Amino acid sequence: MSNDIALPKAFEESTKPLFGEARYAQFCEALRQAPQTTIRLNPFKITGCELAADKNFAPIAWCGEGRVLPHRPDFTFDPLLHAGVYYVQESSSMFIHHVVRHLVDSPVVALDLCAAPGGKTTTLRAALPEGSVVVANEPIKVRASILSENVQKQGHPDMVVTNNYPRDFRKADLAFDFILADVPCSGEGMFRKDPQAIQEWCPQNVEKCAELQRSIIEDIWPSLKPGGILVYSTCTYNEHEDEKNIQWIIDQLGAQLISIPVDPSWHVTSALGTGLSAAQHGGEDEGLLPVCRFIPGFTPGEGIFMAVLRKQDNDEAPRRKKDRQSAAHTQQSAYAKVAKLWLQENGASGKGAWTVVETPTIVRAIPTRWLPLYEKAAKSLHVIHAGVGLGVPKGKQLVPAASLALSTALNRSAFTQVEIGWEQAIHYLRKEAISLSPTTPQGIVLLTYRGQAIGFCKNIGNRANNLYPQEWKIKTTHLPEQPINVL
Ligand SMILES: C[S@@+](CC[C@H](N)C(=O)[O-])C[C@H]1O[C@@H](n2cnc3c(N)ncnc32)[C@H](O)[C@@H]1O
Repeated sequence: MSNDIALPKAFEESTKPLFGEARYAQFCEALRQAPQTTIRLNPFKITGCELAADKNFAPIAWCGEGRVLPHRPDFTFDPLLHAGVYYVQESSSMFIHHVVRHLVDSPVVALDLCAAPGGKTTTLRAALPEGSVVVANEPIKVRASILSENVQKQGHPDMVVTNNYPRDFRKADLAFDFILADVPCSGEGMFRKDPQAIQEWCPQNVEKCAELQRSIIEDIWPSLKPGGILVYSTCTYNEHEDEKNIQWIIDQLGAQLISIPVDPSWHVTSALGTGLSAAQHGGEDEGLLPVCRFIPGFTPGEGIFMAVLRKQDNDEAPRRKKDRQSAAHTQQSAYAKVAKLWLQENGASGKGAWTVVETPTIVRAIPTRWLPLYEKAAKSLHVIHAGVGLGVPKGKQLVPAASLALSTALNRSAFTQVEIGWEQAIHYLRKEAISLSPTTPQGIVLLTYRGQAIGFCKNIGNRANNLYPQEWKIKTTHLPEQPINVL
């Protein structure tokens, strides 16, 4: 397949000199090719990986869980996507996996600042050592809900999702060892996949984005611990948003640039233009790149830029109050017994205990060792998900939530389990009524598809009430003739 893409004249005038004639020509040629279709398997739902191994998909060099598909299926109709067994993600963004594996070898408190829809959040979560916690944040409300959905589907309990602007973190008493800032940008790297990005591109927007990016980094910098790591990334090519902003972070915030080792066979491009001072280069011949650029025509995915910065050890530490557990939250809720029953004692987070926290809309189980962090976040930020969403209180009962069904910490044996077929799974994911065999016990039932939990329903005999979240339901009414099973 070949796409004819007309690029804005001003883009060509600025990018051709930056790339050089030959690289620019190769890049334009690649934009005429169809984009790759790639997925990343969820290692916390291991069956998916086993299933994929059977299909012999080509791997992605910089991310062990990445796979290239031979064509683009209609993912919406694969129940395993909704079960969080894999995530559809373009391959360049999976590079964060390589960066994290190279930089982080012991548990960290991490923040993904601009996280929706959650591709890099879930990659980050999977790449970090167990014992780490990730706060995933997104300021735009509707996008934050999608992020929360994707985080819950991945199923790892050591997660907090917030809906805030970076400046809000200044008043939150939180300090991070690792921050990923995948900042909003002019989107030049998305030109092949998203024609709208071409329509919206203009030099004025590039300037506006570069300015916004600097203010985002300036706002979040105090929340990074001395010696902590900031990964800065964009999906754009121009120097203003890339090298020049990196130089600005070095000059204005005193950050130190950390080179990334890259296998030459990956064809990752290093710094371009003159935005980054010569002093920041070095080691490039040995495959240590000061910044990494993925450019179509050289690497198979879409365009991204990534650089790693370290906050100096003697830089000012974020002011932190001593961790204190507030009486309001640490009092175990009446639902603590339910949590004990519904959750595995060890969960995916390894070490035992859960603390049950009630909010007006949901009862949550928080891994107890992250309770101080959760409480601080809940005090000054808008937390929209944390740990495991156990259920919604209804009278004296707790109606189990989808978050629990999809969590790796779920104790499946606490529920009646019913395996359903593809068509019934699609009906369920559309939030339509389903009926189960007459021998199914009444009450809450965990539905599984190919062994993976997809959600709860309440069997009342002649029908089963669908408990799938309204906001997650598949909206289309079309049904493919054949089941879609990507793995
Ligand atoms: C490049 S996208 C993030 C993609 C995401 N990291 C992923 O891999 O799925 C940038 C995100 O920043 C968010 N954003 C917009 N304005 C922002 C701001 N002022 N501060 C922080 N994030 C912002 C956008 O809504 C968008 O979700």
